[in-house]
Amino acid sequence: MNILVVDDEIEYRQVLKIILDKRGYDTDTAANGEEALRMIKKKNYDLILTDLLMDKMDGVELLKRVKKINENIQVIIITGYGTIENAVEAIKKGAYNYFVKSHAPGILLKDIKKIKEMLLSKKKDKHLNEGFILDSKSEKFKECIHIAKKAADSNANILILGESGVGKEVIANYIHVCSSREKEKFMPINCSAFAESLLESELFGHEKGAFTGAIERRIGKLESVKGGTLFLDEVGDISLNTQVKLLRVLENRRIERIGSNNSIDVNFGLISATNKNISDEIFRGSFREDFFYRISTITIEIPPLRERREDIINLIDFFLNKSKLKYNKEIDHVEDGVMNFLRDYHYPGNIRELKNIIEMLVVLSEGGYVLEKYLPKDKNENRHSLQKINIIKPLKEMRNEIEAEYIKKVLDICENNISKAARELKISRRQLFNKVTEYNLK
Ligand SMILES: Nc1ncnc2c1ncn2[C@@H]1O[C@H](COP(=O)(O)OP(=O)(O)OP(=O)(O)O)[C@@H](O)[C@H]1O
Repeated sequence: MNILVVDDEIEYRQVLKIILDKRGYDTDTAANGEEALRMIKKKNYDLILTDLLMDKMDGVELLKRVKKINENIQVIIITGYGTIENAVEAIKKGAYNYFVKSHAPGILLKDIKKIKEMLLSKKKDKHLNEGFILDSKSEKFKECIHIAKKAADSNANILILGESGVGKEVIANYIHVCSSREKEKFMPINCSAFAESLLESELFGHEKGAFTGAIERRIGKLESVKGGTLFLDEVGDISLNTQVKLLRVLENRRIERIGSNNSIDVNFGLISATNKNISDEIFRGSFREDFFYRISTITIEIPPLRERREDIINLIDFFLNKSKLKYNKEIDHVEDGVMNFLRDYHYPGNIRELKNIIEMLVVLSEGGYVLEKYLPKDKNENRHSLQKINIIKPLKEMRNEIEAEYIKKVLDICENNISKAARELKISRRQLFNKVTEYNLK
C-alpha cells in the first residue's frame, strides 16, 4: 500500500513516515499541497494523509484536487483539536476520516488497516469478475486462500503445489493481484515447454550473435518483468544447470544476458508451481535442495477437487453460467443423471476437467436441456468401476498385490538400489531382498 504524508511540519511528517514504514507501508512525504499533487501524478498512491492547516493549499483543497485526479485515492485529514469541525466537513467532501494530531497513532493505524482490507476485497472482486471463484466451503481451500493473502503481503518466494488442473496459476495470479506488484506485469513462463538452452534464453535473454540463430538481442523475462511477478510454472522440470543459474539470480538479484558480461539489476516477485513431488525429485538427484529451499519460503498446497467436494456444486453453477454466455446458449434444465454424475465423479483432472466437461455439455445441449446421453462414456464407466467389481479375492492375496506394486515403485525411485530402498521402507536389506524374490520383481 502506497501512502503519501503531506504536512508542512517536517518533524510530524518524518515521525509518521517512520511509524508507517515500520509497519511495512511504502511511505513518501511532501511539504505542501503543490508538491503532493506533483507526486500523485507520477506515482500511484492508495492513501494521502494530509494536514488540514497548511499555507496556500489547505487539506480540504488538496482533498478536492486529489479526488479529481483519481477518486479511488483515500484521504485522511490530520487535524488539531481546534479544527475538528472543519475536518468533519472534509468527510462530507469525500475524506475517509480525520485523525486528531495529539491522539495515539494506534487509532490512525486502525483506519489505515481498514482501508487496506477494503482495497484487498476490491481486488478480490475484480479477480472474481475476471472469471474465477475463490469462495469456498472447504476448510482446506479456505486455508490456502488465507495463506495466499498473507503471502501476497510479503515479498517472500512462494511455491504452489498441487495436481494438474487444481488452479495453481489461478492462485498465483490472485497473489499477484493482492500484492504491491499488482500494477506491474504478471508474467507466467511454462518451464516444461522449453529445452534447457531455450529456457535460459527465455529467462535471461541474449545478445546478438551469442549463439547460432541469435540474430538479434533479446530481453529475457527476468529483465522485462520489471518489478512485476514472475510465475515459474512446472518449476520441477527445470534442469539442474538452469537451477544453479536461477539460484544465483535469486541471491544477487542480478543477471547477465547470454553472451554478455554486463550485470543488470532485476526486480521481481517469484511464484513457482509444480505438480511433481519435489522431495522425490531431490531424492532422485534431479532437483537441488538449495534451490528448493530458496523458492519455497512460503509453500501453498492446493487440495485436489476430490478433497474439496463441498465446492463442486458452486463450481458447476459457475461454469454453467460462464459457458452459457461463452457459447450463447439458453439452458433451462440439467438432467438429473448429469447432476448426479458431476456431483459424484472423482475428477482426476480437477477443476480443469470439470470446466471442460461442462463446456462440452453446454455446447451439445439441445432445446435448453443439458443431456445425460452426452456425458463422456469412459468417465461414466470409471464411476461405476468399483460397483462392477465381481471378483472377490482373499484379503491376503490383495494385500500382496498392493505390496508388490508399492515395492516396485519405491525400487524405481531408488533406481533399483536395494540398500537405499530398504532404508526408505525401514526394513532390512534381507527382508527386502526376500520380498523382491517372492514377488518376482527383479
Ligand atoms: N477457482 C477457480 N475458479 C474458476 N476457474 C478455475 C479455478 N481454478 C482453476 N480454474 C480453471 O481451471 C483450469 C486450470 O487452472 P490452472 O491452469 O490454474 O491449474 P494448474 O493447477 O496451474 O494446472 P497445471 O498444473 O496443469 O498447469 C483453468 O482453465 C482455470 O481457469
